Amino acid sequence: GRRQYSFLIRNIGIMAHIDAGKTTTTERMLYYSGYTRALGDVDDGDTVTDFMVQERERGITIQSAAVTFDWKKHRINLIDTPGHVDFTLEVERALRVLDGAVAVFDASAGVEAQTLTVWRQAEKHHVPCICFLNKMDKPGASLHFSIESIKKKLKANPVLLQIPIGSGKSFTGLIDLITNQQMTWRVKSRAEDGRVFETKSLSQSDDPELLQDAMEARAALIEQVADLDDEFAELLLGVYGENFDAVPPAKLQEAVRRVTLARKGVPVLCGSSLRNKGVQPLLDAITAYLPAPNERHHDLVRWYQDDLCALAFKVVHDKQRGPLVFVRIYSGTMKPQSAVLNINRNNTERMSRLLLPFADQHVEIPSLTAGNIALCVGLKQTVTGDTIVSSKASAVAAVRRAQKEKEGERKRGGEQASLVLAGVEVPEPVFFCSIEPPTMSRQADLENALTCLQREDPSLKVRVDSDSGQRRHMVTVSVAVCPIMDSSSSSLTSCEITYDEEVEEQLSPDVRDAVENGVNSSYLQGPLLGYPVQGVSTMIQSVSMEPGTSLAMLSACVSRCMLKALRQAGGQVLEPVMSLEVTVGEEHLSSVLGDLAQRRGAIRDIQSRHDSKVLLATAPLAEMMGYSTALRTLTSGNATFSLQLDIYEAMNPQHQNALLNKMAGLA
Ligand SMILES: Nc1nc2c(ncn2[C@@H]2O[C@H](COP(=O)(O)OP(=O)(O)OP(=O)(O)O)[C@@H](O)[C@H]2O)c(=O)[nH]1
Repeated sequence: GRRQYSFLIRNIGIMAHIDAGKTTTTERMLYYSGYTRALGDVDDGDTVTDFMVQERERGITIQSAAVTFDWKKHRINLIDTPGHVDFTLEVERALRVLDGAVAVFDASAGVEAQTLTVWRQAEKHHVPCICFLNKMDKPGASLHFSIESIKKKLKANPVLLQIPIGSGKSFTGLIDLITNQQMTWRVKSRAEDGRVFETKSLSQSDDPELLQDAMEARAALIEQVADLDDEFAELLLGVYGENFDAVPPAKLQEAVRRVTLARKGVPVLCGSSLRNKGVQPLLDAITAYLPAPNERHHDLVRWYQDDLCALAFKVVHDKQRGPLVFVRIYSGTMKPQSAVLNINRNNTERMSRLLLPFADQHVEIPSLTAGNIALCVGLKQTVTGDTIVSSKASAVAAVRRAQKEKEGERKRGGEQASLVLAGVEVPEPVFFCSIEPPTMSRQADLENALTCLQREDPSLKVRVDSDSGQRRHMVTVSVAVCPIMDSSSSSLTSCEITYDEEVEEQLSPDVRDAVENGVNSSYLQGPLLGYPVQGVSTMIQSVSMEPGTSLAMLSACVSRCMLKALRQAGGQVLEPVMSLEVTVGEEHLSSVLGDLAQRRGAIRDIQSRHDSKVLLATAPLAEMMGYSTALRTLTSGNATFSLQLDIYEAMNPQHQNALLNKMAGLA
């Protein structure tokens, strides 16, 4: 392959509301870039998705975690951004990896609630965006309405770069306000693929009304950009003496780029992906306005310098090749047939092959540099969210550079952690269930499947309920369990192990480890309902074992003994209480509050942000089932929320009894 310079790479994501045309737009991009040969309709099922099914049958899994294609000397890596509110963790993960985003809207619907959530997340990560108003061919499409809704709902500053020619069915093309060119797609038959379109200077246009509209829109654009960018303002006043016609397209484009990267404004483009209009200019805009990897500032790049540092952002499973790990390289170079260090797991792994995820085939490559997205074969331990570097020595060197840099500001703290690409936080599990294979012969398959799933999604935690065998071993232990009374919050969420002084001295370190393993595994399964235990202190009073008893057996016995002790001690069911943040317009606030009261919610604070209210509350998880649907109904889709574990609290006796009866099948 040819060498890819970082400044020619664009790592982007497409965010869109369901049905806005994300699939169709992606399809057209791949087609015009030359990576797919057939142009299909989503509705006919004749698309790349279809092609993926074929690939899967051949045993190659292409999931759309990322797809690579080239456009006018640039390499574009399209990273899948799930649009649905319920996958916000996935969205966060994707947003860390991309450098810019395209928001696709249905021009007849404007900004819809779902896009709002993703947009706010993009804002949080300072990801520069452009907007594509799709479906301009629809009778209800409205440029004006869409622009207003970008202002109102996204609180963004739309910078209109094109105006549509014609509307509804007679939408035929666009005027590029930067270059003053008119692009027309002449579509005679439905088979016309839009690859060829006519470009001519607007001055040759024979439509005076269009000419007038374009002149006004361009003047508005120039004024707007001058307001947002000082460098351009000076140029306009000084060099061009406010003669708008004299401003060269290149200068205007550079200014729009600066405005976009600084997130002071959002370029807006129009088109109709389904009717094959406007997608090539959208690709041009992606390369022109969205940042290259080296224009985004990641601390790690500085600390690792030319050493490898990469983030595994998705793991998929391939029947033949095993786990395939999608990585984004932040610094250094990645090579196949090489050993890498996974910082999170602290182990060294060997990568066998390195691939580029092109749409039609995965292309093997000899090395890949910073800014790129790659697919690694052979990494067996790496999990979504892990950081990969070349060696322990390079990690240590990076820590040293980071420390040096931070010395002035803060003395110590968290250096090791800071070298792990932060941000893909894995939430604590709050749902539990048990699964077992239909027959013992399927045990291995089940275990394998669970291992694969965990690697793809680290928020899934699996533990084995070990029912140790029936061999004859002799272990005698006595333990005492009691609640931790000190109610400082950290002790409430954890358990402790203590030893009788004499016993501690007698026991060798590996015996102590084995005993503690046994106690800890019993903590994972409480006496009332089998859920993890909190706030328990265990004192080991005596341990004796017959010669020949293995340490694993010792652990198993301690664990059983603990189970008995915990049963005798009784206990209380704790329920997860979530902290909740709801962003909602003032007009819906009271109905949201009313609903929360019915869910045993406790309001902590109500804040104002722009013209909406941000409600901070806590509520038991049990009451939050189906909340996203309920909230959507209450507010006609005009609210967003996030939920995360706050604390575990004891249930009141009445609720606990009801729960225990229910779990026992009595209610
Ligand atoms: N009129 C019109 N319809 C379009 C256009 N682009 C897409 N559509 C239609 O809108 C529907 C949704 O398009 P998709 O591309 O599947 O949209 P999506 O955003 O990927 O949808 P999800 O996969 O459900 O999230 C399909 O029926 C498309 O044919 C367009 O430019 N004009």
